[in-house]
Amino acid sequence: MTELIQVVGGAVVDRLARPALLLVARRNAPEKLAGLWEFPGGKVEPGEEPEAALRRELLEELGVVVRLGAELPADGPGGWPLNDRAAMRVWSAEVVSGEPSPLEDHDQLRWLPLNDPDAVLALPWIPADFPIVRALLAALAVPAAGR
Ligand SMILES: Nc1nc2c([nH]c(=O)n2[C@H]2C[C@H](O)[C@@H](COP(=O)(O)OP(=O)(O)OP(=O)(O)O)O2)c(=O)[nH]1
Repeated sequence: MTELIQVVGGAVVDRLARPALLLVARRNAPEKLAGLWEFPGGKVEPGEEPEAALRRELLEELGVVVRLGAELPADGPGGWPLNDRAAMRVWSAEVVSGEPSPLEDHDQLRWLPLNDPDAVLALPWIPADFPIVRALLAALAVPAAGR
C-alpha cells in the first residue's frame, strides 16, 4: 500500500482568542486546482513534524510567522481525507509577524467574517475542503451580526 500523503493547513484567524476573521487563499496552480480556495499549507516533508511543516508553509506561502492554536479535530487517519492518497490536519493560527501576501501558490488572499458562514461557504473551495470548512465554522462559531 502506498503511504498516506500528509498535508497540513492553517486556519489563519485575526486573533486566536475570539476570532472574527478567517484568511482564505486562492490557488494559482496546478491547472486542476487553480481558482479554487483553500487553507494555506502544504505537504509535510520526510522527517518533519506536522506543526513545523505548517509554520514553514505559512512562511513560504504568505510570508508570515504564526502562533498555532488548537487542531481542528478530525476522524480519519492523518486528519481530514482529501482524496484516496492524502489527508490534511488543520490548525488555527494567528499571525505574530509579517503581513500576509500571496507569495507562492496563490494569486489572492481574503479575510472573511466568521459571523457570515454563508459567505465563507459560497467561495469555490477545493471540494474536499467543504466538510473541513463547515467543522471549522462550527468550532469557531461567533454570534451572527446584530444578534
Ligand atoms: N494546502 C492545501 N492543500 C489542499 C487543501 N485541500 C486539498 O485538497 N489540498 C490538496 C491540494 C494538493 O494536492 C495537496 C497539497 O499540496 P500542495 O501543492 O499545497 O503542497 P506543497 O506546497 O508542499 O507543494 P509541492 O512541494 O508538492 O509542490 O493537498 C487545502 O485546503 N490546503
